[in-house]
Amino acid sequence: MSTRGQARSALFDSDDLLAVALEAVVLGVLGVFRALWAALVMAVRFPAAAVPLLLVVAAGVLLGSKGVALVLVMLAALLGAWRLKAPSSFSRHVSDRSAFMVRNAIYRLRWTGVARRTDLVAHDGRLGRGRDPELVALLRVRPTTAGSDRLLLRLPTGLTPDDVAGKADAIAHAFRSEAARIHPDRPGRVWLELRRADQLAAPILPLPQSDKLDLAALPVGHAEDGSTWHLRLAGTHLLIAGATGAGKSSVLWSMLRALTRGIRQGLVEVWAVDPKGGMELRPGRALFARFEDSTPEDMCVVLEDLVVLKDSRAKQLAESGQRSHVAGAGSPHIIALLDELATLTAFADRAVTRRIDTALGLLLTQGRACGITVVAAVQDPGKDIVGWRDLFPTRVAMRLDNPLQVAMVLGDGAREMGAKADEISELTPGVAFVRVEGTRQIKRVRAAYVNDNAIAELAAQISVSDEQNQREEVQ
Ligand SMILES: Nc1ncnc2c1ncn2[C@@H]1O[C@H](COP(=O)(O)OP(=O)(O)OP(=O)(O)O)[C@@H](O)[C@H]1O
Repeated sequence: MSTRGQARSALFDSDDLLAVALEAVVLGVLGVFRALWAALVMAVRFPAAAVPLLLVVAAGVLLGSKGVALVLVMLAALLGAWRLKAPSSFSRHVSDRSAFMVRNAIYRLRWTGVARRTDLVAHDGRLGRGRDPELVALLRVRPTTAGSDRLLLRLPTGLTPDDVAGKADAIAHAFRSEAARIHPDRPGRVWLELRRADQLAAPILPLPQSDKLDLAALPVGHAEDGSTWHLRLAGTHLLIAGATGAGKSSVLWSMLRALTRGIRQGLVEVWAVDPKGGMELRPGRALFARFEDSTPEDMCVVLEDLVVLKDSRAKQLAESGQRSHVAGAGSPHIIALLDELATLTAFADRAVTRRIDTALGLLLTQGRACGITVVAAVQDPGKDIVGWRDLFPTRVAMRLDNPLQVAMVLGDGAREMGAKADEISELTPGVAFVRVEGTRQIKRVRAAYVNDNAIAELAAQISVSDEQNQREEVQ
């Protein structure tokens, strides 16, 4: 209870009747001022709602109950006509706003109780009167275009955003929302986002292809807030982790789709290794400068050839005094695409496994500056790839089997920030959690679904050059 609350109850507990009456008057006047202030704030924030209300009040004062009825009928007719004529603008300006006003009022009315019950309280270590615990305060409520509401909370001294994150689930249930996640604000405050509807529930169609290749931001899907999900491939390695059926291939194919124009222009080459016998990647064979899906030894050779290329690029860079490779025709950026990384070594003999380990280790530790990006998909981020996992700076967590795996992919604390990849539904393949670049913030995204026909179209966009065919024959 706050100090103010304690003072109030101290007065009511008092035996002095005069003091109680005085307190009641003061509280009454305060209540009236607060109500007026709230009405003023509402009128400023929602003028569209305040005007009709003012009209009704004015009609009541000037014309009495008949005037009120007349204004109400006119308003109803106006709203009905608006709804029929322009349903989308009606829902944006009227239904959405009034629904938000109701939710806003509910958050504000219930917040103190919810904060108390979820123990969002900083306790004062000292004992005695006036040393009451202080609650996390609700400062502001904002609707988002993504079907969620954001609550700005003020943290009392002693609490951190992690304390709110720890209670996010309980708060989500209390407000009957689907999920809750926190987003950092300035020190002492935190945003709590309550999801009311899942904007990523429906599959996403393949995104339009752009002529401009930006390896720092390849469009591969949508984020929960309606923005485009961009993947970075330049200067990093990418790990995509997800249980079977999580939709890893949709991330890979969306990425390939975004790369296709660059491949055609000779700015990018994809060297693909498919340890699952070509089941996944073979339909896109035409997109790949190198493709291997046969024996572990043959796949190992692809990686070793890439190490040779890396070494020669590193030498060129050193000689020219450059720090990192710049992609261009004749020296493309290379994507080493490895579907199901763990399977790569699972059936190889020891000598080949060692060679794969060495080649992959060299590519992951030295490839970035040489314009080589390793993109790998794994089903289990814990097993078999432990030694390599931390060498992937960029990671995508799709549906995973348990919370431990979430921490392995996105790091400690990510799940508490809302990245509940172990709770992604099997009914929404392609949904994932990623970190917002350079921050602790987590984003929920969904990859676009590139179906077999769209993959065939991509492959058709690339005519396999004679040179590539020759290269294949030599191999
Ligand atoms: N982004 C998506 N949107 C809608 N449906 C998808 C999406 N991605 C995948 N699917 C559906 O889910 C199924 C399984 O997806 P996918 O094969 O990509 O999973 P995976 O993670 O690659 O699994 P595995 O590791 O077993 O190969 C696909 O056949 C497809 O029907």
